[in-house]
Amino acid sequence: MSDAHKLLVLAGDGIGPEVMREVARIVHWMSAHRGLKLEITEELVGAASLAVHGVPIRDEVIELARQSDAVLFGSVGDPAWSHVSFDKRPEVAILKLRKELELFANLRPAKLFDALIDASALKPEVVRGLDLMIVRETVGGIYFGEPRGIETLPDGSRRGINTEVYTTSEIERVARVAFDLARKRDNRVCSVEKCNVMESGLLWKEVVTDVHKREYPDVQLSHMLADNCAMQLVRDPNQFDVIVTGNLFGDILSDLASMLTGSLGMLPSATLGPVRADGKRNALYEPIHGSAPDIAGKGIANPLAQILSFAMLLRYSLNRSEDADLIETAVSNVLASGLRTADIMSSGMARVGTEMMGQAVLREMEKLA
Ligand SMILES: NC(=O)c1ccc[n+]([C@@H]2O[C@H](COP(=O)([O-])OP(=O)(O)OC[C@H]3O[C@@H](n4cnc5c(N)ncnc54)[C@H](O)[C@@H]3O)[C@@H](O)[C@H]2O)c1
Ligand SMILES: CC(C)[C@H](C(=O)O)[C@@H](O)C(=O)O
Ligand SMILES: [Mg+2]
Repeated sequence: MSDAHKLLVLAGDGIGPEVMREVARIVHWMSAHRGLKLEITEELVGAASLAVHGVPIRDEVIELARQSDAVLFGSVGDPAWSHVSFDKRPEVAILKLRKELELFANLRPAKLFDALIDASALKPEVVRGLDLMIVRETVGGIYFGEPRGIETLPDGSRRGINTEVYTTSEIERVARVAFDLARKRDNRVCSVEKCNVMESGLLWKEVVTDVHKREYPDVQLSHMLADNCAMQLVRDPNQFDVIVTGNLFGDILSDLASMLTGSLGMLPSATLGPVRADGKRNALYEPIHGSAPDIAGKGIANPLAQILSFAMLLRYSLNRSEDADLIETAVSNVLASGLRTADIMSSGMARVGTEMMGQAVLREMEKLA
């Protein structure tokens, strides 16, 4: 039997394949020089799959994902498909993967590399040392609640409906992930909802409070309304350690948090499922950004979020912390050397494209190893 880890690579659309190419370079080198044994399968998802197979993701690909040790995902989305019904859109690929594999806890670390302090949207004195973790619930909430749809009313006008639904167990399990993470960090969790206007938010707050009281009294817990949280992230982001929140708020707050680290192109993520009978978890790793149609094909996308997502994969799914550290240190050193893609460019730095940034990270890994 092969002792190789099964990795499913789904590059997707737009800049997805461009930034994934830079990870492939690193994988190739690690296989040759670090004893990394991977059995890699590549498949089409998103608009790329729609064009060939007529669906955003095939059932066989979901099955492959289920049987893999980890999934490395790029991004999906293409304006060419924006006119079609929701079930036919490229984005269904990622939503279906999360739902079918029960990938409920999306870890989005917003960590500022020292060298990028001038690229942050915030002043250096406000953002220095930033290291926060957003834990976003990803299989419930308004993304999946019923009823949903667009109805035509008797007078011919229409109404669009989405429903925010959270159950006790859905909230409990994601809260536990956040509290467990906090224990390994600065031991603080801030739970974010809108309990002032939403019953699902009220239940969220009550359940997180109960889990805390019963199982994690040693962790410091606070609560915050989502609108205030957006403001506080800009005013004083270092007040946060772990933020736990629902699907929609987590999506929005993490894009906001990415700009504190310099760019959307810097934020990786890991999405974890429940612990399986064999002690492992289904897991998918992806940058938080999308297919970026405005820059796709230009060779200027920042590959670091995708590369750092692979580092998370090594750490969480393959138990290879040293290799993850190697990638993260290499990224840090490359940024310290002054290389910048356009999205993190600041004066006096050297502008490079996707490929040169990827190559620079690999060269640095070779030096460090
Ligand atoms: N998980 C995913 O696959 C995912 C995530 C977000 C958006 N999307 C999809 O992507 C498509 C485009 O959405 P959008 O434009 O709102 O969001 P986006 O994240 O694709 O891009 C937002 C902005 O950030 C820039 N950007 C994003 N990633 C970058 C990178 N690595 N380097 C440099 N700049 C980068 C883009 O050029 C754009 O100006 C939509 O179809 C959307 O649904 C997919
Ligand atoms: C593409 C879309 C469905 C997705 C989401 O909203 O979850 C994206 O914005 C993300 O952040 O992963
Ligand atoms: Mg998003």
